[in-house]
Amino acid sequence: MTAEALLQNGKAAAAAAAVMIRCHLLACRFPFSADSRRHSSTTAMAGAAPPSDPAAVVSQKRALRTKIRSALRTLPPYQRTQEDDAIQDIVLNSPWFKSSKRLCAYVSCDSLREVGTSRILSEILSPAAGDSQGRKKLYVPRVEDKNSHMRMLHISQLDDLVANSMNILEPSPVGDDGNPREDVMLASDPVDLFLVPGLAFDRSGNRLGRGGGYYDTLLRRYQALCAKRQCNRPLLVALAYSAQVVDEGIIPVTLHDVPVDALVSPSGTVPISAAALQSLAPMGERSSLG
Ligand SMILES: Nc1nc2c(c(=O)[nH]1)N(C=O)[C@@H](CNc1ccc(C(=O)N[C@@H](CCC(=O)O)C(=O)O)cc1)CN2
Ligand SMILES: Nc1ncnc2c1ncn2[C@@H]1O[C@H](COP(=O)(O)OP(=O)(O)OP(=O)(O)O)[C@@H](O)[C@H]1O
Repeated sequence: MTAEALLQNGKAAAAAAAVMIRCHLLACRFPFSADSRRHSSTTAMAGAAPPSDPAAVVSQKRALRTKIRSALRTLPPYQRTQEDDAIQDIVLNSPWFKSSKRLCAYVSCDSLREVGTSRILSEILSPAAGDSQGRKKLYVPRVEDKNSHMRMLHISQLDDLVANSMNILEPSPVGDDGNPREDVMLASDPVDLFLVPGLAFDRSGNRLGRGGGYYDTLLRRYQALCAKRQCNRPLLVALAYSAQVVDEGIIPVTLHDVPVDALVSPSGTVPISAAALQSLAPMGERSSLG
C-alpha cells in the first residue's frame, strides 16, 4: 500500500491545518532568488508570525511519522533493495554529487528503514579507479545530547564508525591519531552538499524528520555560518523511498523546519530551489515523480 493511500483517512484534517500553516509560510520559505537564497541569513524569517497552534502541528507530525513508519514496514525487502539501488545510482551519477568536494551524509540505519547510503559512502571513501574528480571529504553525524545537538565529524574510513545507543553507526569524537575529529562547523572550507535523511518529503521541499530536531538545528546553524562567511550554502538533497513521498499540504511545517533543495526518489530527481535547478540543469537529468 502506498503512503498516499495510507494517508487518505487523515488527509482532510491534516491538510486543512497544514495548508493554513503553509499559506503563512509560502511567502517566506523560498523568498530568495537563486543567488540570494544561497547567501541569505536565516534572519530573513525573523519577522514572520509563528503558526497559530504549535501543539496541533506537533501531534500532526507525530501522526504522519506513525503512518510513514508503518508504510515502510510493509515495503517488501526486494522492493527496498531495488529502490536503494535506484536512488544511489541517481546520486552517484549526478553532476552535483560528482562535482562535490566536501559533503555531509548520513550513515543509513537498516532497522530505521532508511534509504541506504552504503554505496555512496564507499564511493566517497574509496573512489573507483578512474574517478577524475579527486577524493571528497566526508562528514557524518554524531549525536551529542538529546537537546537536538548533533555534530558532523570528518571520517576517512568506515572503520571510524561505531554503533551508538540507537544502533546507528557514528564516529567517535577522537580519531585513531588521538586528535579530535574535525567538526564541519569549525572546518575552514565549506561543504557543498548535504545528503539528508527523514521520514516524509514532498515535492516542495518540505521534510519531516524523526522528531529530534537534530537536522533542522544543525542545518540552520550551518546556513547562518555560510551567510556570515559569505559562501554558498550547500545543496540540501533528501533521499526518499517512494512510500516517503507525500502530496503537498500533508507535511505540517513550522518556521524551524529547513526545506531541502532537491529530492531523490527511485523515480528521479526533483529539483526544488533555484540552486538545485542550476545544479541539475546542465545534465538535463531532471524528471518528475510519478
Ligand atoms: N542514519 C541516521 N543518523 C542520524 C539521524 C538519522 O535520522 N539517521 N539523525 C537524525 O536526526 C540523528 C539521530 N536522530 C535520531 C532520532 C530518532 C531515532 C529513532 O530511533 N527514532 C525511532 C522512534 C523513536 C521514538 O519514537 O521514541 C523511529 O524513527 O522509528 C533515531 C535517530 C543523527 N544521526
Ligand atoms: N533551529 C531550531 N532551534 C531550536 N529548536 C528547534 C530547531 N529546529 C527544531 N527545533 C525543535 O526540535 C523539536 C523537533 O522538531 P521537528 O519535529 O521539526 O524535528 P524533525 O524535523 O522531525 O527532526 P530532525 O530535524 O532531526 O530531522 C521541536 O521541539 C522543535 O521546536
